[in-house]
Amino acid sequence: MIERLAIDALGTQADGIGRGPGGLAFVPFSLPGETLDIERDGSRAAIERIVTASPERREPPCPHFGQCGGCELQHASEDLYRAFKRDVVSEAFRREGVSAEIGDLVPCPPASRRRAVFSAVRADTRVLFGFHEPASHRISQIETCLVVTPVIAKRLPLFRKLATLLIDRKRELRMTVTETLSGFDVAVDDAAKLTPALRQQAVKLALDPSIARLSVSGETIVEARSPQVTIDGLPVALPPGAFLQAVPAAEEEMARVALGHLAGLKSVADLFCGVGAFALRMARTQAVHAVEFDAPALAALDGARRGVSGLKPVTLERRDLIRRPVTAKELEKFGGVLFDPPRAGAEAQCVELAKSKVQRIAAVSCNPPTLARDATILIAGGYRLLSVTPIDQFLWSHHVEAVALFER
Ligand SMILES: C[S@@+](CC[C@H](N)C(=O)[O-])C[C@H]1O[C@@H](n2cnc3c(N)ncnc32)[C@H](O)[C@@H]1O
Repeated sequence: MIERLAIDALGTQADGIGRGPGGLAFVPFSLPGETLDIERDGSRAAIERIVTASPERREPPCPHFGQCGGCELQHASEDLYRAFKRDVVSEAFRREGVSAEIGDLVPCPPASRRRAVFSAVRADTRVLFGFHEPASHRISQIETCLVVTPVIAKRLPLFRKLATLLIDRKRELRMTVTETLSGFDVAVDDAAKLTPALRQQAVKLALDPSIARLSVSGETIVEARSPQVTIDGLPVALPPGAFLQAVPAAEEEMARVALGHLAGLKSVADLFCGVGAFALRMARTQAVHAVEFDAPALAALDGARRGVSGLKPVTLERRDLIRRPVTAKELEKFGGVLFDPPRAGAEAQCVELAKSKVQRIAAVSCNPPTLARDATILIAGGYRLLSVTPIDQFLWSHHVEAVALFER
């Protein structure tokens, strides 16, 4: 049944929210101020017709927009888009009762994402390769993508071919593609069992000159060249499966804000350090203790810092920071701490930081609600929250990075 609805606001997942005769409705691809005819499925609804469009509505640049769930906000003006992302961050802090000064969004240019995770499924005789449809298990086939780097976009047919070869009968395949200086690092998960014949065909495809490495279910199948990235000009050999910030410009901006806050401190810790996006930069001027659970990532960081002279001392520690956070006592050695945890945040670590004497903390996060929760722990321990900078790394999606600066 068609229902008429006015959209009042954008929710944190980028859906328009309105209340119609059928109750509250969440409507993807709608904007505040619009009047719509919708068809609902419970509280979720699809636009049947836009009765009155918002003046902030614009033509989405990608032909797949609306079908492909990778992007949620191409139809909003630049001003509305930036305000939305900033609001996602401020709303997270508001919900935790933390008053925070939220800066303007640092924007993300199109065609800049060097890492993307594609999905593929069998659909009858075809294989669909692309991203999930909005809030769905179905995959929307894509021919182009305006978010990834042009080099990745150009080679979509090659990635589709690989996915079509390696796909399992029943499972959805995932393919992480990273553009590195030495070629693509392609990691396939949930693939079909690699029979000798399948392996041979995969090797043949992976010998394409654009591919540096192909790994399937964690096993390296072909490594023509070691995938290399640079961090602040230092070469880093990327291990298969290691975390890497998706957009180099966003990584630089996060580092600029976080390192600026910790500047002048002689000794700092980088917790959840990965391959060293922040540790290697800090080591130019400060002694760094870098802590991470993933051993190959730590080894990559170790290799990178050994390759250069003139860095300050870097010590490495493999540690599960969720189960065994660095204690307040251990933190006595550091004037400053940077932490950049997975989406779940750094709750246990913040409990220790709250008891510590660490002077300055820079918290980097891809998940504002857990960042805001962690902030409450630090504030209860006597820290002042000085600023929060939202940084766009996930263009046209509802996801946003933020860097929060604390001091005691
Ligand atoms: C958001 S990434 C940040 C990595 C790095 N700071 C960067 O910018 O590239 C989070 C990192 O936390 C690591 N990690 C996940 N769980 C962990 C745990 N329990 N203990 C320590 N590190 C963990 C991951 O391996 C990953 O490298």
